[in-house]
Amino acid sequence: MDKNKIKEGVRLILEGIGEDVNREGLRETPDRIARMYEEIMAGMLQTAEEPLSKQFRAENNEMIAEKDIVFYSMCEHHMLPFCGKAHIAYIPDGSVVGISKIVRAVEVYAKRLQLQEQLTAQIADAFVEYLHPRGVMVIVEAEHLCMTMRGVKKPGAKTISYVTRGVFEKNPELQNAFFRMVHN
Ligand SMILES: Nc1nc2c(ncn2[C@@H]2O[C@H](COP(=O)(O)OP(=O)(O)OP(=O)(O)O)[C@@H](O)[C@H]2O)c(=O)[nH]1
Ligand SMILES: [Zn+2]
Repeated sequence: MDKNKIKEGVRLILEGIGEDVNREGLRETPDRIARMYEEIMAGMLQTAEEPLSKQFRAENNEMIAEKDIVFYSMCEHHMLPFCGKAHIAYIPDGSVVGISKIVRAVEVYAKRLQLQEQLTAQIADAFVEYLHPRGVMVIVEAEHLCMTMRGVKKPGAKTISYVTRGVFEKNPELQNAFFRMVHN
């Protein structure tokens, strides 16, 4: 990541909004924001291959779900946060991953400039690519600051997206079983 470019950009924005970039409270802001972007955009340089490749054998091939995984991401239109919860279910095909690795996979794709739909699909596709389960389903529920603090200003409005792959596709019974697990 080019921190100098980020710093320069932040300085320009501050000047653009009419701020004095040299006043005490702002003097370190460009550097601070550059460091912050390194953290909140860390997923740009990663894929979920590393967390999802650490697998172990499992005899039980029933659905396993991890729900209420809190995430923070940034919308690519306004560069404002959207945050909420991701829920992931998969049906293994002999191999499972440690449950913390599911959370790490979400983090990789959340820490980028994103669209909620794309985030949802990228998580599901990473499971398909690196774990090869019989099926996977991802639900994401989020509140977008670009919808709440500006624009249409509708605090509390939630955007819900989901993606199905493998045996979850066109299988309402399986999908509903996961919806019930999530909303109980
Ligand atoms: N589908 C989808 N839309 C998003 C997401 N994040 C933000 N948006 C929307 O992206 C759209 C961008 O629309 P524009 O008309 O280009 O931008 P704008 O003038 O700031 O739009 P308003 O928010 O309506 O004021 C808006 O409708 C946002 O609500 C997302 O994750 N998925
Ligand atoms: Zn937005």
